[in-house]
Amino acid sequence: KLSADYYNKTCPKFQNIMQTILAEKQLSAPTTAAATLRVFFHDCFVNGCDSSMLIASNAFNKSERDANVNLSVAGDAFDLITRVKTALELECPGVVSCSDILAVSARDLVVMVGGPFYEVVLGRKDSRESNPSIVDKNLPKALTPMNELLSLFSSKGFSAEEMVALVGAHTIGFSHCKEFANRIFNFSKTSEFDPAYNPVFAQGLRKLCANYTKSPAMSAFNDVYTPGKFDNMYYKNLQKGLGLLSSDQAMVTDNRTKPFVDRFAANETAFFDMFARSMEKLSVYKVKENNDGDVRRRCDQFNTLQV
Ligand code: HEM
Ligand SMILES: [Ca+2]
Ligand SMILES: [Ca+2]
Repeated sequence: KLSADYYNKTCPKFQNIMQTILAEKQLSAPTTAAATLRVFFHDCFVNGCDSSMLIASNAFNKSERDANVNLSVAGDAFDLITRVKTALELECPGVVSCSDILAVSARDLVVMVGGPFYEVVLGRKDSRESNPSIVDKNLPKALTPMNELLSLFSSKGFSAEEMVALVGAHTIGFSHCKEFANRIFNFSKTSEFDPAYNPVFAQGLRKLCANYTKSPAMSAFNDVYTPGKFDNMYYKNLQKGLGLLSSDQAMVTDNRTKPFVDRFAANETAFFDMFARSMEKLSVYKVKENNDGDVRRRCDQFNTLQV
């Protein structure tokens, strides 16, 4: 059974060690919080929060990390997990699962950049598989229509309100130009850019991304005003045509999601409450317990090589 005090006896310094390494990493690489939050989401939505997303491909098998949507995930998240895991293996070998490390990292980093605290119960086990072919159908993309976004989240037990709260994670981090290029270049016969954008913002993005095919690393902040702070600015931006992705802007155009955008924009406490509750729920989505999985010795490899 999962519980808050799962490691109290077997690894009493668990929380302290994690805190120290998380703070060090986030201070030296401020993109870590966003990268880790995204990895956590991409892990949980594909077969539950079981670190299937942390496995590296090898000569025999391709893993989830190398599925198309995951190629853009920032390396800082994996580096962070490796550092934490290494420290914990020295302190209490073979005890703390990668899935618990990832869940606690995502929570602590959200708090570190200004977001709400929520309880993360412990005792998740790590998967014995990581299958790139099931990634696509389980994760949303910038161009996924609202009907499909709603049914994807609902198929995993998340309401429209919970979806709108979770996507508030886009209050931090960035997106590569290719994710919104369709909205700023040759959008339609009558307009160069998507008229849903604030025109000054759209022109700025056109300049920023002018060379994106040659420089595919070019990116824009998801939240143009407070990209490093976890706050409700993301929703205020949506109301002003400053939502970066199509899927972001759709949250405020679609009548099924707009009321929640408006509420979270007006009331940060309401956003924080719903985000915390939804993250707590996401953190236990389809988790493996007991013999359903392992405690991996390395987070990027299965304990037994699969050939
Ligand atoms: C409506 C569903 C969603 C869609 C369509 C979506 C799509 C995307 C896309 C296309 C990017 C840019 C990736 C890149 O260019 O590197 C992104 C970034 C990000 N997403 Fe989402 N996302 C969704 C929901 C979520 C949720 C539920 C979370 C977390 C709870 C999340 C967390 C993030 C974070 C933190 C980033 C920034 C990553 C970084 O800076 O390294 N997203 N998302
Ligand atoms: Ca998973
Ligand atoms: Ca923000």
